[in-house]
Amino acid sequence: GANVATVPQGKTLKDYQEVYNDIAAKIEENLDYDGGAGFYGQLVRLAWHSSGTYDKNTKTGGSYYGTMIFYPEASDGANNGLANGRDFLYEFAVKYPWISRGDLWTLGGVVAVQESGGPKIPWRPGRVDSYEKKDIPENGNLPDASQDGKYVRNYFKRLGFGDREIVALLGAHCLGKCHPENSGYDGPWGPSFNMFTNDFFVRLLGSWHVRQWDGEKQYEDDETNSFMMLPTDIALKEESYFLKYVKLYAADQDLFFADFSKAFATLLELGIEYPRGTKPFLFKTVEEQE
Ligand code: HEM
Ligand SMILES: Nc1cccc2nccn12
Repeated sequence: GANVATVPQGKTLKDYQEVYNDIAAKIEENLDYDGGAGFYGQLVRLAWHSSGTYDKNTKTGGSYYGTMIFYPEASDGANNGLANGRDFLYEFAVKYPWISRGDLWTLGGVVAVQESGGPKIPWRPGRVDSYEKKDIPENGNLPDASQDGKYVRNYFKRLGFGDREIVALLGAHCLGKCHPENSGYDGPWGPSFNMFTNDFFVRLLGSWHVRQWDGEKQYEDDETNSFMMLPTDIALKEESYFLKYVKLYAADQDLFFADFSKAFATLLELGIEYPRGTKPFLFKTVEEQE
């Protein structure tokens, strides 16, 4: 049957806020990780890759079963490096044995966005761990960075997202960096990679050229030759149906935040059915609780 959200007995917002606060504290203790990027980008990517395997046509994949620890998903090249995010969160799976992997991994993404200055992300618990082969999505369901705008549009159609949501979601590339050992692409992308802002869109509208190097085809900025964009990033300004939203978000960070919040919340819940009237949690940031 459908993947129905099943909340652990008696757990409420208070319990999940405690997990949120533990994850936030550990992020704070590791700000110098990955050359100063911290864990923000890593945790957002873990939440996204846990969810982005969803296929609306076959109703498979998505974050519900927490299957990324299993073969073949764990060895999908697109997930290279994400064991760092899973290992970072593992101590909380032990400390809070009632939380599922899918809930923990998606919650980690919510903490990373909110604690790096991004918008509040409404979040609902109830994902259930699976140990069955039938619940593990096949590899190849995550996107290829070497492609063009038509590919990007078609890819996200499988997840049920339109042009505006696609551009909003890609704004998460304001966090973190590329790692040649993971993807063959080489960061850093911009002056800051541990703050959630609309800077990705502002920089994207600048001028870029193909980098001359022996690695994957990627772009570097004309001004300093020291920052990067992926082909699929540049694709957002090559297609008019994307470019109009890149300009919208570059000009209005609040609008980007509002649209990202909705699209990211939807992404994390792809394939999951919630009992009618299940209200999302809105977590307080650490700052709001001081
Ligand atoms: C066309 C779709 C996308 C493509 C092709 C793509 C590709 C990539 C690649 C190649 C990396 C570098 C990985 C590494 O070398 O470690 C990366 C990093 C990242 N991606 Fe995407 N991505 C896409 C969409 C998204 C979405 C929808 C989100 C979240 C909403 C996202 C969030 C991130 C983050 C936060 C990082 C930094 C990870 C880190 O610092 O370890 N990406 N992406
Ligand atoms: N941070 C980051 C990760 C992956 C791709 C990308 N493009 C621009 C920035 N960026």
